[in-house]
Amino acid sequence: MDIFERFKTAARADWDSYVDHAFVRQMADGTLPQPAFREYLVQDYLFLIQFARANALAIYKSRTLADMRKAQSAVSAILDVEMDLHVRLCARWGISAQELEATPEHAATVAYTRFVLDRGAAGDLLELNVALSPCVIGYAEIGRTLLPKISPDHPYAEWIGEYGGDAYQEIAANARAYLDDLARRFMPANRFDELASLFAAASRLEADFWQMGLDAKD
Ligand SMILES: Cc1ncc(CO)c(N)n1
Repeated sequence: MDIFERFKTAARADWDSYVDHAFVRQMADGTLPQPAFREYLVQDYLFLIQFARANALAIYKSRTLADMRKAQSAVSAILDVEMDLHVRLCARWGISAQELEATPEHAATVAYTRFVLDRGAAGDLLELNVALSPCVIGYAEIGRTLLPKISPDHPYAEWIGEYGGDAYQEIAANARAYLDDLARRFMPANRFDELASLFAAASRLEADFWQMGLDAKD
């Protein structure tokens, strides 16, 4: 069992509240109200900006060039790939770049991203990567679960195709293998419980992020 599987097992209820959230279920069956998805898309743009900062912090936290390059490729995956896909997806949902930039962060966006940045700032490279791991690996798990269940004309096919597709699956598989490598290097057995509760907290904040979308009114 790799370290990610061990964290997931230790944090099972919190993990499930995230990957099996009502937002995800409604997205899967196509019943998710469009305002919920729209709110999510706008906030996820703001999330990705902070997520890029957190990965940049991992460069700073690194002590070897190999670790710096790992973090650099995560920053590049966000800035050069995921962000462009995201802005294009927003455009197709009628959300302009101006609107993305003018919208303030929701409290759930602030809570999640600043939590990761704070734990990362106070902790070491492993702690930061544990805090980040539910994001990348969780979205890949959701995408992989949903992709086989949908047809091309599904209202959320594009989002599901992006996260369930091979390119993102490979990014997540690499992040998962890297987390295992970091745990082998930096995690004595007595650190497991503390890191598992960090993993659980990050998973709950991901669930709150979905809930923010569901709670959108307009
Ligand atoms: C909230 C959130 N978590 C994870 C990802 C995956 O990068 C994302 N785009 N947004």
